[in-house]
Amino acid sequence: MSVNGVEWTPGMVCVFDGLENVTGRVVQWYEQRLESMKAGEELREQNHPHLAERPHLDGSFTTSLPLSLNPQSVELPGGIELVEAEPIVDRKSVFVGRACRISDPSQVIAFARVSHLITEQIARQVPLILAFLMADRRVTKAAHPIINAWRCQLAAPTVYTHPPDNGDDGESAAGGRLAHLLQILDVKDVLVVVTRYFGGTLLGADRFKHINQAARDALELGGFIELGLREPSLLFNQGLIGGKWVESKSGATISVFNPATGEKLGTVPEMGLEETKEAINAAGRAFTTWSKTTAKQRHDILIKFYNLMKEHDDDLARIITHENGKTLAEAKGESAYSASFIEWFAEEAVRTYGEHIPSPFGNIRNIVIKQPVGVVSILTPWNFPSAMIARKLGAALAAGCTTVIKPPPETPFSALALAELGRRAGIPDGVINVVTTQKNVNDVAKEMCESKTVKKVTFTGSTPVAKLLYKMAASTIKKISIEAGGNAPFIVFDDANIEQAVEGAILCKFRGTGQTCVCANRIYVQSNVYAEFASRLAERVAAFKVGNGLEEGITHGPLIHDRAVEKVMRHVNDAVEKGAQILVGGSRIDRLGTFFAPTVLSDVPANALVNDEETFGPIAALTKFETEEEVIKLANDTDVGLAGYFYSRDVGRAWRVAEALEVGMVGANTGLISQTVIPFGGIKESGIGSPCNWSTILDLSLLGREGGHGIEEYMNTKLIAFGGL
Ligand SMILES: NC(=O)c1ccc[n+]([C@@H]2O[C@H](COP(=O)([O-])OP(=O)(O)OC[C@H]3O[C@@H](n4cnc5c(N)ncnc54)[C@H](O)[C@@H]3O)[C@@H](O)[C@H]2O)c1
Ligand SMILES: O=CCCC(=O)O
Repeated sequence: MSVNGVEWTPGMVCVFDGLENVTGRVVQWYEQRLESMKAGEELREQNHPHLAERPHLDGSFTTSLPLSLNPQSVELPGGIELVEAEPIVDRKSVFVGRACRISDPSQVIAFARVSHLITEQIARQVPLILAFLMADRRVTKAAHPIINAWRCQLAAPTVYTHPPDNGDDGESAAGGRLAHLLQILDVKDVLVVVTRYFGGTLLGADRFKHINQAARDALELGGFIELGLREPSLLFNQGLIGGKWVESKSGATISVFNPATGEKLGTVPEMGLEETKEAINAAGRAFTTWSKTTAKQRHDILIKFYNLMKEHDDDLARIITHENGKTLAEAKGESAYSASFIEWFAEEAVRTYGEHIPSPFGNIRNIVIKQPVGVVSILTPWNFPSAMIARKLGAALAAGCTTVIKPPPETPFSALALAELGRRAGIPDGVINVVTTQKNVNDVAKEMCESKTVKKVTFTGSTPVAKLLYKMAASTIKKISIEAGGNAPFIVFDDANIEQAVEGAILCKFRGTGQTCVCANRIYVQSNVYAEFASRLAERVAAFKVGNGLEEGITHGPLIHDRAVEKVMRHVNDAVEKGAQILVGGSRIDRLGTFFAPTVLSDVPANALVNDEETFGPIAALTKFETEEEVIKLANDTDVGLAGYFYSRDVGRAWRVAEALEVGMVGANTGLISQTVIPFGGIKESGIGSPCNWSTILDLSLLGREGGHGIEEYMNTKLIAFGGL
């Protein structure tokens, strides 16, 4: 039987949900009713104050919404077809929907595999549509209640309504009517999840809050496993160009996996040169207006952005854990860190002071002003899927620049969620663009570095890639900031507090399962305290609980992928071949996912690979030393210089060592140096200059320095010599 374009036959799976077309119908229906009732009171209600704020969607509500589910963007197995469904309207309710028809019941399992992609898309659209509908009093009056329903196959017919009862019988009445309708139509073997979001006269923001919880409950009840987000609408599987969520031109996609389970989380578009050019052009166009906003306007929008990040911090953290693997506690830490950059730079926006320089000529006044550099290309790594973007994005936006972000293919969802929150905060179309790519990375990165529209490139990642981008950016003498790899020495002198040193080593070495750029890579321990330090460290590391970061009690998550596990294994094998002992761990953990056992190696010779290359994994490699002079030489014997740490209670030694270490950042008696407020960055091949988050308060003499993510790095300095006085 066909009703409103949907085949309501048993054995078919329907995913029902509020979508386009309904608006016009509902409004028309209501206007007819209004006319017939000639009710002045209802007209007055249009101006009710709680409806004043319109949601993000603009445009006339009578136009059809550009929110249709695009079948091309979901890889559907054969025998599964997405169906356009007209809304079903009865006298009191509107059942709006999108259906997925499965011709062969055996395909239900295949459907289950892709259903989360479909439902993610749907779930993302629901709040927007409902917000859109809610913003117009006539719609909300007319659609009492509007129902959002997911329908899928189950053994027995069930109707579930959410919220179950709020003292207003709207939802149960609606659920009852839908159940009745299905009964009349002889539809069996279905689960209908009915979620009712508004109705009656009790409309307001409090009612709207239920939408996301309802969508989540419905998805879970329908057996659709998604990331357990409160607001699934933060998940995007498209890139963002000029304010539009878009697929790749080729239709190709990149699969994104959870490193803890190997489970495919979803896909994002495999974009290429053409999309990159479009994104750069969009950013170029947006620059003409964004750069003209006042610092205060940008401050206010960034504060909204920050507040949204705080509001959604649980969801942002869950996305990080799913795609990166770090524990939920660490992911929450990263999410807070990430938001703090947006807050910091909001506050910096209004402090981009200029200067007056007295002229030797009586008829000239020298004024120095700051102006945003232009379009900024942002390329980031997977180890901090959110914070490494926010550190750059916050500064760029605050300065008045527009951006093209290329997130890593391993962790694109955090980047896309950030971009969405930026949009919701009111950042205009084209100011943030996100180009996702993997195979086409060479073409995309080349364009991002060489395009004449781009005026600055900012990169965080490995040193070899940094060198490639540096060369490319040189072709147009762009401003560049580089945050590259490290090989941090961690030195324990015999006058150290050993307990604190062990604690510092745990924090520093094993943060993110050893996958941070400032992780200790080489641990040098003075011979007198070597045995004590090694045994205490080994005892602590043996107690780690390794596993899926979403689970309670897990202290350390997986490595990002197999290549990372192989590199760690290679470093362990090499050290052991050269005479090192394994005190703890030393091998891959035999389970699903890319896990390596946290490892402590002792007696690692100076010429071991682990002392030479950044391991980026959970190996604490201990090497014994005798004198301060010897260990400084060992510590500095590397081409990179990001962070260095030492533990000593001798004040004179502390100064000597801090000054002697060839690094951009020193931790003296601490293993944790990362903070929003510091000048984060390295020297030698770890980066260019010293990034200065606090650079606006620096003397102008520092402005010529390269590198870093302080707001000055995103601004040009211009002299205006006023003459003819
Ligand atoms: N100094 C810092 O602040 C800092 C912070 C975080 C990470 N890192 C470094 O990042 C590295 C780990 O991250 P990663 O593995 O994602 O680094 P990576 O260099 O492989 O990737 C970084 C970014 O560059 C892109 N990329 C990869 N190959 C490219 C190519 N040929 N051309 C252009 N772009 C390319 C990636 O897609 C990603 O977006 C480590 O070396 C770590 O020390 C440094
Ligand atoms: O991965 C390195 C950078 C993370 C941090 O800011 O501590």
